[in-house]
Amino acid sequence: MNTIEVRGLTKKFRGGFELGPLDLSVRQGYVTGLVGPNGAGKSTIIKLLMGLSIANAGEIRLFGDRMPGREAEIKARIGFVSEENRLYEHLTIEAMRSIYAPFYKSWSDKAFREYTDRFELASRSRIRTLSKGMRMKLAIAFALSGGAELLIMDEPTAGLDPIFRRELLDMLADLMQDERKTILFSTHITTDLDRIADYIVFVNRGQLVFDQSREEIFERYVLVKGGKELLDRDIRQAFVGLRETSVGFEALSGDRKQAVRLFAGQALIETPSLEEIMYYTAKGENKHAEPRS
Ligand SMILES: Nc1ncnc2c1ncn2[C@@H]1O[C@H](COP(=O)(O)OP(=O)(O)OP(=O)(O)O)[C@@H](O)[C@H]1O
Repeated sequence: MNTIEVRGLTKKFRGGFELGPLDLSVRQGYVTGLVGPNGAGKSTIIKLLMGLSIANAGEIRLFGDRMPGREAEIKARIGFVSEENRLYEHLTIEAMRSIYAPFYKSWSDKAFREYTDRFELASRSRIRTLSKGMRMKLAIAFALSGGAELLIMDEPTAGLDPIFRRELLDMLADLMQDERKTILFSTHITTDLDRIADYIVFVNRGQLVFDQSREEIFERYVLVKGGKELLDRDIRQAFVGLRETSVGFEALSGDRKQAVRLFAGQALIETPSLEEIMYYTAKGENKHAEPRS
């Protein structure tokens, strides 16, 4: 079953950016990473899902219900983390908790205390005195204490030091083990995805590149490294992205079988990292550029 189902989602901004039309699904009980370069449209998608922005066209269903529509019921089942989380600057963490808690049917003060202790957030601290990373930790503590079935997080690891970033990802992995939540989180840090994502939704320039499981992605893509004599126009065209030097090339192919057929025994065929997949896809438009000398 899909916790989030998006069909034909379209958003146009005055500045010229267009998202979609886009279809994507977030499977119940799994972690889905939403990834893409700066300005790809990740935050826009999350805002549309949360009803913070209104689409020009398309349909969004959360837990099978339309959004917007049954917004209050839907949001009570979601823990939301974003840099734009509303925190009242003059309040203390404790005062903020008393405002926040009643919105969630399954709110747990005990869980909130445990998270804030773990994150070293003092309940008497005023929000305005918190650093960027501490604010993110607080937003995460609120989201995790509400007993939400679905966590939607826009760049939850942004502004966090590497140690806490890793701890957070481990915590989310534990949450999946124990309670089978559904998590959608955006990032442009691909190592975050390597750690916990089961499915990856990759967007580039407002368009969906893929929405697939990690296994499917690594079955499909290969990195080919070889000498320039192997390249001709058709072969160049067949690559997702290509980088040429004066002596050789490195290229991403989205068709493992074809790459093996063309290059086995003549070039190195390797499994790319997610970062390489993102890099070559985002650079795809430049793939026919003049070789660098
Ligand atoms: N309210 C708005 N009005 C006009 N353009 C907007 C608005 N919000 C976003 N955009 C544009 O939409 C595009 C996508 O922005 P978005 O914030 O969704 O990207 P992102 O993938 O989250 O990027 P980043 O990784 O840099 O946070 C950008 O070109 C941005 O300038």
